[in-house]
Amino acid sequence: MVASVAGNAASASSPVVEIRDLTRKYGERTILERITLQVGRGELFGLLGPSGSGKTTLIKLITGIEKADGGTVHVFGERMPRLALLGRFGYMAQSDALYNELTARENLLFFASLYGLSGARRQERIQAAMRIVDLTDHMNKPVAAYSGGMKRRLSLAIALLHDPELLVLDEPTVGIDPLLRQSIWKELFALRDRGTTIILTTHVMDEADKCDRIGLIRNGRLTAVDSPEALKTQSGAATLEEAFIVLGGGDQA
Ligand SMILES: Nc1ncnc2c1ncn2[C@@H]1O[C@H](COP(=O)(O)OP(=O)(O)OP(=O)(O)O)[C@@H](O)[C@H]1O
Repeated sequence: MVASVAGNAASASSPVVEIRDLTRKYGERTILERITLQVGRGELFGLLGPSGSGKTTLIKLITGIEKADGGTVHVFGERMPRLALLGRFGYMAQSDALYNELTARENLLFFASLYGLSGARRQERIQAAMRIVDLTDHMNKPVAAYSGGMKRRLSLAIALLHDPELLVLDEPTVGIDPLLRQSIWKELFALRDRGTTIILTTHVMDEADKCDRIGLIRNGRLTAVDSPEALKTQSGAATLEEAFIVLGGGDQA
């Protein structure tokens, strides 16, 4: 009750995601160390870091899938984890959480029911999400017959299904061909321009370059947070890749 009052009280200018001093350990190992970060409404924010740097762990803490060992995450002004917020964000995990024996349509219908979508609105959202990922022609195929890239696209469609205010995408374009990748980015920009907040992880420099701001993460620490241009200027680098190395983003990405 208290949390929901706090949520209602959050003003339009409050950050959508507010992370303070967030620490996560696995056993003795510190995986994320005192991460502090705010992401505002309508921002397209990228997390860039080498494999194993802690991107997925941070994403899981933002969504409330995992619990922190220290610090806090607030989403829409409410302390995570908070089940009631699930309908307000879309999450695409790194590994596809799909029912292989069901068709794409059946998968979408299942997730639509979780989000409380029904009737004409449900039909409209299923069509719209599948159009974005260019899978309309494969709606009635069992997911088991999908390629890896098609599964990624279907996972993205599911994350978009309820037109959420916050999209959290873990490597959304891995295994997706360049042409479709481009059209997905176009859609992400359009969503961002309509006020959707997007947080995504990527290994790909030219994708990171498209974000409004990027957080460089290495060994569980956020080493720099700024716009791609500012990061280049700050580090005296011509490319984001160089900036990434200069600013401690890592030379192993
Ligand atoms: N459940 C777990 N138990 C123990 N260690 C874990 C667990 N999950 C992740 N780790 C470790 O935490 C570190 C960060 O992992 P994480 O998946 O967050 O990295 P990442 O930056 O997303 O990597 P990638 O880009 O390869 O997906 C890694 O060293 C990983 O081995």
